[in-house]
Amino acid sequence: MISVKHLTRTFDDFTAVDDLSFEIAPGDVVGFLGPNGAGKSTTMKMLTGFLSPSSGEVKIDNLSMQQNAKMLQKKIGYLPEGSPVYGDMTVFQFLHFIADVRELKGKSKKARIGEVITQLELQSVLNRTVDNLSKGFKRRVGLAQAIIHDPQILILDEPTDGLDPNQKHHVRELIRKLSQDKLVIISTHILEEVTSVCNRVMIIAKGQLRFDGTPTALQQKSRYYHAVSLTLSYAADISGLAEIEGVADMEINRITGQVTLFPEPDTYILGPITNYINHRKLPVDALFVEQGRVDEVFRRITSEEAA
Ligand SMILES: Nc1ncnc2c1ncn2[C@@H]1O[C@H](COP(=O)(O)OP(=O)(O)OP(=O)(O)O)[C@@H](O)[C@H]1O
Repeated sequence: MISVKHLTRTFDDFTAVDDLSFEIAPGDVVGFLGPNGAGKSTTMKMLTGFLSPSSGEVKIDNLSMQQNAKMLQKKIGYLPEGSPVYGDMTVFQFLHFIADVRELKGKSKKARIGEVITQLELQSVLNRTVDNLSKGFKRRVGLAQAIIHDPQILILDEPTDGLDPNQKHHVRELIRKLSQDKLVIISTHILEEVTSVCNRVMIIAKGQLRFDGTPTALQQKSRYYHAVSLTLSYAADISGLAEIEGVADMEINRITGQVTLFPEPDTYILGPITNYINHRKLPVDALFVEQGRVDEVFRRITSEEAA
């Protein structure tokens, strides 16, 4: 269990992290979102004990990070932003080195190194120096070092940054698997990552917590939540769609021609719309209920001034 109270970090007179308070329990897979410079990495560095707060505190399992950093860091796997250090080592040497730092010995050391090599598909680059790897492989080596000691808590700063779509998919699958028995926090810019891997979303902007809830609750904040979008196979009079009971507004995308109908609050408009379309024999060739667009909510939440 991670408990954060009034966590604040300033650099000179600039406040990078501003009075954050939250708790994260085992089973939580948290997507930590925010625009560039929002304070995500600074928060993660404080959660992992690599940066001290200016004020406030981080506790893990009821122990203060500041007083117990060495002991608590054993429970944490941390993937910092950027590339692994010690870039002149080969991948194999680097994994051995990290296993030693994590005090793995003998058979279990050999087994864990073998497991992370398989999990992150590093077989083909074991004898290459870390500095000479592609960005995607560097990220995978970073992930391997984060999980090698099988920690209870995983804190991953943009784990899929620089990976191609197949690797992204693979790493998300891995995170999903790891999250079954770990507490996981990942920072990301990729909104689909949050809906595909996380069961909790925290959005920060200007160092402040702006949203904390489930991905579904985030989608529900979208004006597109439960809107109905449709396309027509040829032009027809659609002015009556906006008059259907329960429809609050209609929008037409000038580029795609897609028509979107927005419901009144707490109204489900699919039934009346399909009835209308059938009755008028409108040439509709696609129709679906929107689940909410998280990019729109993200933009709104992060551009609002703090309350
Ligand atoms: N050591 C430092 N000295 C001065 N300013 C810093 C330092 N570290 C971070 N900052 C500033 O604090 C703010 C938050 O930075 P941080 O790296 O935490 O943001 P982030 O949300 O991780 O951004 P990104 O998505 O771009 O990685 C930024 O304005 C950054 O310039």
